[in-house]
Amino acid sequence: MKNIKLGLLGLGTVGSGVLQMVRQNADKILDVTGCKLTVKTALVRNLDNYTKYAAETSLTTDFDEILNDDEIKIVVELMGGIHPAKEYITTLLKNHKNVVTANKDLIASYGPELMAVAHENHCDLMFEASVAGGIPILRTIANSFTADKVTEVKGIVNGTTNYILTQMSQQGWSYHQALAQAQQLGFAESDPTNDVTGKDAAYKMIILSQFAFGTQLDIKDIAVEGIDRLNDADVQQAAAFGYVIKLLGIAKLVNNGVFVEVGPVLIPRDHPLATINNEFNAVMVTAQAVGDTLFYGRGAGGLPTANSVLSDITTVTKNIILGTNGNLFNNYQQPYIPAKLADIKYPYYLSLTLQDVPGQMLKLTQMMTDVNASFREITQTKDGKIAHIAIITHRMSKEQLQTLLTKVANDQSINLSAAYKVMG
Ligand SMILES: NC(=O)C1=CN([C@@H]2O[C@H](COP(=O)(O)OP(=O)(O)OC[C@H]3O[C@@H](n4cnc5c(N)ncnc54)[C@H](OP(=O)(O)O)[C@@H]3O)[C@@H](O)[C@H]2O)C=CC1
Ligand SMILES: N[C@@H](CC=O)C(=O)O
Ligand code: NA
Repeated sequence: MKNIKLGLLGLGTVGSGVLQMVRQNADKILDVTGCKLTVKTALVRNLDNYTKYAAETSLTTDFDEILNDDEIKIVVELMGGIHPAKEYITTLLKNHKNVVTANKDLIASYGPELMAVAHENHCDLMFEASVAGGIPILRTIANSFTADKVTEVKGIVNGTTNYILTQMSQQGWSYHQALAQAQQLGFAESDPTNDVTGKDAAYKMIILSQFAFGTQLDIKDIAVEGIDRLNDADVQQAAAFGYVIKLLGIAKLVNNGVFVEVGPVLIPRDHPLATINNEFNAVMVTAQAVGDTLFYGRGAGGLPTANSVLSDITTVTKNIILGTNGNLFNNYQQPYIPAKLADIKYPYYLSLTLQDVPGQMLKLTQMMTDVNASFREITQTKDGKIAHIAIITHRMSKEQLQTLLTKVANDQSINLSAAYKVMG
């Protein structure tokens, strides 16, 4: 039996989950890997908050204690954020320590650079937990779709926002009440801005695109909208049309160009993605040979995420035994060619307010006609002198949509409050 010692950077929601799983499942891990795993040292900032763990692991505020400990072979980064996580991971890899992380901000922004450092130093760098928490999606795409051509990956990849949307629509909670509870339950990032603005989901879609299409996108390449400006009235109106609004990430090959976007999307009530609630995530991978596949599970929370971290730790452990560390987690690489706006086509939900004077609908119809777009459904409600119009269009390209939205923006008497893609 071999003993492998781990170092943890961070002992919060996920870090404490990892500590618990390593301890509780030690026998099974030993059976499967032939190794006894122990968390030797954990790095935190404020020791006073972690005294309850001091009996089972040594606590430190000094990174060098982990870096310079020759017994520690695998370091798990669960602090979050870019700095100092990037510097720590780079230094660890250069000192021949294998690294596991759940840090999507870092991997989405610097993944290829860090993977190159890992490879040069014959170390593993794995990050299954960075996307969709407990769903084993990255290793699945890398291993089980190796030969198939993935054409689309879409899904609900942020637990916090899905939890908020569920509580607001099913329990009648306010946005702020639901967000506070998501923070309390450990689903949200320490600063939840990236969750609610869609940036966290965008980072995950960048990583999914790396695995699905081999491309490296920058966050600036992606249109990102969150749920922080979502109106209750649009949620109700979507429901009246037969749809549920979810924060959806879409990464799609369109005429061999790559299109990635994050935003609220209207999903038909009977579509599997419409039934994903609370902190659960679901990722639908579509590939040429296999067609649609759907992966479902908890996208946030300490223990579910810890399971993904442990799947990396045990994989690294097996590589240590075999002496095979240093292979890339994902070795599919392709140049990024953006899809053409004229090729990206969806139906859209448009929510508008019009001054209720004669000729307004005619004007709107003319704007639609000018861009060669047409109505699939339309409703009007009145609020004094203001008319609220909700439209579902037939499929139109992003190019048509942008021209239409510019026309609307240039007209003082028509205001657009939402433009969301419609699935199906
Ligand atoms: N929570 C979740 O459901 C999921 C989280 N993730 C990712 O996992 C990572 C960890 O998240 P989570 O556990 O929720 O975060 P927490 O905020 O709960 O925990 C962060 C931990 O890291 C420590 N830490 C932070 N910065 C430093 C630093 N500079 N030096 C030393 N220690 C530091 C904190 O110590 P102290 O308290 O002393 O400051 C704390 O122990 C993040 O990258 C997150 O995005 C991924 C999937 C799901
Ligand atoms: N804050 C994230 C945590 C998992 O990645 C989320 O809510 O999905
Ligand atoms: Na995962």
